[in-house]
Amino acid sequence: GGHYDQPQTCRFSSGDDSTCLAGQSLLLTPQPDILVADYPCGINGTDCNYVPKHKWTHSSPCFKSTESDDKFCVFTDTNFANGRGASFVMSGRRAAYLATNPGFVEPDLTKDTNQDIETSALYRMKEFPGKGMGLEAKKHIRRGDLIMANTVSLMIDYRVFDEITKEDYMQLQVAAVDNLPAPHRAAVLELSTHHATNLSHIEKIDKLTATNAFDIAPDADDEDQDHSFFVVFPEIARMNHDCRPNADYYYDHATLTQYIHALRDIMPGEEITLSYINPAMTRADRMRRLKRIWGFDCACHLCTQAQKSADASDKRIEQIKGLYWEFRNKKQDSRATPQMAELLISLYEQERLGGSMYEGYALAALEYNGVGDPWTATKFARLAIEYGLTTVGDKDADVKDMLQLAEDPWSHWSWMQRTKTRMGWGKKEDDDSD
Ligand SMILES: C[S@@+](CC[C@H](N)C(=O)[O-])C[C@H]1O[C@@H](n2cnc3c(N)ncnc32)[C@H](O)[C@@H]1O
Repeated sequence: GGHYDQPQTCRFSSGDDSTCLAGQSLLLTPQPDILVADYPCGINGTDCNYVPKHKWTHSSPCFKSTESDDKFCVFTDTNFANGRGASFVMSGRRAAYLATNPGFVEPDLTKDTNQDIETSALYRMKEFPGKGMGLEAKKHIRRGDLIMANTVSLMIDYRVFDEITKEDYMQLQVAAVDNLPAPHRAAVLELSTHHATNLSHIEKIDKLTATNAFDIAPDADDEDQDHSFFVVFPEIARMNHDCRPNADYYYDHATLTQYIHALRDIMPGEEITLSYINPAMTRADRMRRLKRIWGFDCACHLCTQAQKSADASDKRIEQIKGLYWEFRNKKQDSRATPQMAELLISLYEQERLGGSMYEGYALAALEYNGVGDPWTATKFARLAIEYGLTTVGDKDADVKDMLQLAEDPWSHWSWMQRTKTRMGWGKKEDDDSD
């Protein structure tokens, strides 16, 4: 989730395509080949005197939002990521803003991404009974190893689904796919439509985006965007779901890249899996959600284990949920202690929630530091960093916070914070809660 509480001088209210400087309007008349979208100044604090333009190789007709003056169109750049290409369905100023990201401007940043599945030394694609295609490890992959990195193929602003008609956005989705360079377009069109057959081209593209897209939350620093993005990465989309997956993903906004790392050692012959949902839910909740959104009955090991084991797992999940808020509570009445954080870590381990370990370690680091135990705090901060690098990435605010704690616990914001708050020492602002 993002924080949008920074002071702003020239805020774009959502749905306002005007800029903080008068006279810079968007050129959104569709043109057969090249479309140049102005990049309005002020968006996320950018320099109002610098207005780069981006040349898109394809555009589309635009559809006006029912809720604002924004127009939504397709912007394709076939040169993006060294010729792989990408299509964006969003307003012109959002597309132009994204085109200033390092991933666009510095092609070197994405030169090692987008490995072909066919030539990968790490995995192969094969059929898994009851699940369609999936990826199987070819060799021993160690915990923390990078498995795959994909730049966005198709990126749709969620506003599009709310603010233009279904008929119109389906048309934009089709143009977005059709505009991609041929090999990339073929990879998208081969994706799973989850058992649906005899679909028209338009229906097929709608079904395959629904089956394969990830929800990507906006960048926490992005003041202009409060909707998520709906994004397809065709190679990553081949990984099937497991409630206790062996791999995890995070998205890097700067390079428009989704990274997949191993959560634990993966043996040759094992399927490489991701969790499509928050895995820290009870069995019934997980199964209901997977059925509702993806339409399959989860038959993973955790969902099919004996009732006694399933009940024990659900009880641990309930306890995890109960403990979690004690740590988030920075007020005097929080019952959080370092021992409670140790329990949370143990519950994550018992549940094999590899993707949550970094969070458990980070909370333990803060609780130990909060009561003045710098060495145990540093131990957990180092663990949080190691696990965080593979599950949330080095740019994550919590990972950066843990680096600071590990370097100097005494000058970290959390030093003696719990004790002070509990005892009513120090300034009143200690009462700040999230
Ligand atoms: C993102 S795709 C995964 C790759 C897909 N199996 C393929 O053939 O390309 C999601 C679809 O895969 C299938 N799937 C993924 N995980 C599954 C699981 N654990 N059990 C059954 N089907 C699954 C479902 O059809 C789901 O809609």
